[in-house]
Amino acid sequence: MLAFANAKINLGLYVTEKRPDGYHNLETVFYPIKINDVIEITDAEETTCEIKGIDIPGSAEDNICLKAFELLKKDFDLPSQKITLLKNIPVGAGLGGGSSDAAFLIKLLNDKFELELSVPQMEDYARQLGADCAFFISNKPVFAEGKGDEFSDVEVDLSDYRVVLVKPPVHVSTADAYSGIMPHNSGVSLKELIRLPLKDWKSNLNNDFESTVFLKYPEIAAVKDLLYHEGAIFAAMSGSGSSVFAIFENEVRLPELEKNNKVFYNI
Ligand SMILES: C[C@@](CO)(OP(=O)(O)O)[C@H](O)COP(=O)(O)OP(=O)(O)OC[C@H]1O[C@@H](n2ccc(N)nc2=O)[C@H](O)[C@@H]1O
Ligand SMILES: Nc1ncnc2c1ncn2[C@@H]1O[C@H](COP(=O)(O)OP(=O)(O)O)[C@@H](O)[C@H]1O
Repeated sequence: MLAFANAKINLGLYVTEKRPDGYHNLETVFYPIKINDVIEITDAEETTCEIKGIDIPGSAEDNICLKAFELLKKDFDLPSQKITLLKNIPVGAGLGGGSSDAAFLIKLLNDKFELELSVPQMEDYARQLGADCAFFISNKPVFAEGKGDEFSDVEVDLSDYRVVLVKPPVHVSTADAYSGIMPHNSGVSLKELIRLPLKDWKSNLNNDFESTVFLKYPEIAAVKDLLYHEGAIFAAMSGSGSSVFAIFENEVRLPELEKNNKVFYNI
């Protein structure tokens, strides 16, 4: 059985508070995009994870797919599975690829073994694997707060625009990005700001990780500048970086950026 685990971008990201558990409260809008990993599960003698495509740092035994399988196996009598992961989503890019793999594996196991888990039950399993993992269960645009796993509805639709994603050759660790940040509360919620017309996002929406990540990696800031120079209506880093997305009115080609970065068109 197969699943196509897609990536996400963050439309605005405010880190508002450090929590007693070491995590941070945030406000963001998660938006699914069309860059996919492919996950296949087949019955096998023992449970293994084979990875093809892009390299993932660390060994296959540490892969979040195996963690998701073991988590469900604690509660259900699951037979051993061979998990094959074709990795296309850039890693350490702020695209939530690992979290998506885990969430889609939970959904795949739920379907294959008729576990009859509800969406909230699957979200409960997912949030044990990563803060942004639960979003990928429903996988629709949402406003998220708390650790990034409390959701409410939001109306955002970019389907009439061309969205481009640029992945510089830099890997940013999420934990490092959070450790460099100074939480603050601006007073206006992103839930309000996201309702502004798209042309006003540039001067009103922010990703709080940009200031510290751009200081360390000026090449990521340069990508954002170039995207605005090319006519983007809005451009921002996704999550804790390193990828940068841009929203354009019309189709674009960006050969200058293709020289040093991976560029995905019409995501
Ligand atoms: C920054 C965001 C924004 O969407 O995305 P990415 O850039 O990773 O895609 C997320 O908050 C990333 O969530 P996720 O990648 O699931 O985080 P986890 O694996 O749970 O945690 C990794 C580390 O990040 C920090 N962390 C994560 C989430 C959060 N709300 N507060 C935190 O302080 C913690 O130090 C934690 O040890
Ligand atoms: N299936 C997986 N896909 C990607 N990364 C994984 C996976 N399993 C474990 N990891 C680990 O999680 C880290 C963060 O991965 P990822 O979710 O792609 O990044 P980001 O936090 O930028 O969204 C990787 O550096 C890797 O060590």
